[in-house]
Amino acid sequence: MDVDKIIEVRNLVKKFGAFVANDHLTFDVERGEIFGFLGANGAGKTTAMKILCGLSKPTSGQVLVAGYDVALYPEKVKRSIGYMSQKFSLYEDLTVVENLRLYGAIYGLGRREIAERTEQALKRLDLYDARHRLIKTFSLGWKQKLAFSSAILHRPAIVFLDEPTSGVDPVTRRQFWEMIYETAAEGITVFVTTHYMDEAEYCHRVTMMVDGKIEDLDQPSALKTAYGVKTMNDLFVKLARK
Ligand SMILES: Nc1ncnc2c1ncn2[C@@H]1O[C@H](COP(=O)(O)OP(=O)(O)OP(=O)(O)O)[C@@H](O)[C@H]1O
Repeated sequence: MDVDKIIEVRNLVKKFGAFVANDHLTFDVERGEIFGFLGANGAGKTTAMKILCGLSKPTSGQVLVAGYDVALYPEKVKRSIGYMSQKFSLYEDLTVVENLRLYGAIYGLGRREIAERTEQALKRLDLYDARHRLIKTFSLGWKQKLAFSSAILHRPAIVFLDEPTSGVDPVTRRQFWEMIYETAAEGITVFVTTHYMDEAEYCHRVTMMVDGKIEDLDQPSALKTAYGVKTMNDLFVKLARK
């Protein structure tokens, strides 16, 4: 394995019966990179992300995540990553501090580490005074920031974010992206899907998936130049809707 590559995907194919959801995907992600996984609804992003997280097996091809083959060592993969999606995040009937502690325990941290990192996360989010409030009393934006903090509490090699800012207001989205940058600066690789094309501009590199295939992969500025468009939104329309 190349030490600079934290994810290596070679000819990944995932079929559901005769339907090909991922059609020979090949790409790498560098350590510490913010990698955007873009594409229209149904392009195959979640399918691929589940395979990368060790939650689903590829039909064929090879996928190495943090040095482990996902088909052979899914448990080792799961211990190397954090995962957050809009659909599953926090326990509504637990408090902020209870949620953070629970995540720490699930991820196998010791008692002292859980206490230290919970405190750090609360201070970083400026939520210390609200630490005993139930999750269900918070806005979606706060929940998502807290879910992200929970997903990186164990300092994984990679964090997978599946549409983390969906339905969140622009100010909170900006704060969320500040958290993403801080996380990447700490050496944690960020693999993110989004339907917001302004967010695609913040990624170091993006892939554009169309009908199960990678249509293109590069830095946002390079893609815009190559396709002669001004914004990632224009690029999306050009590639995903052709
Ligand atoms: N378990 C399954 N069985 C059959 N088909 C599936 C299954 N999971 C996904 N698919 C199909 O695979 C295709 C890709 O779905 P996927 O959820 O990966 O897309 P996506 O790019 O994540 O879309 P979205 O942006 O809407 O989340 C879709 O046509 C979907 O219906």
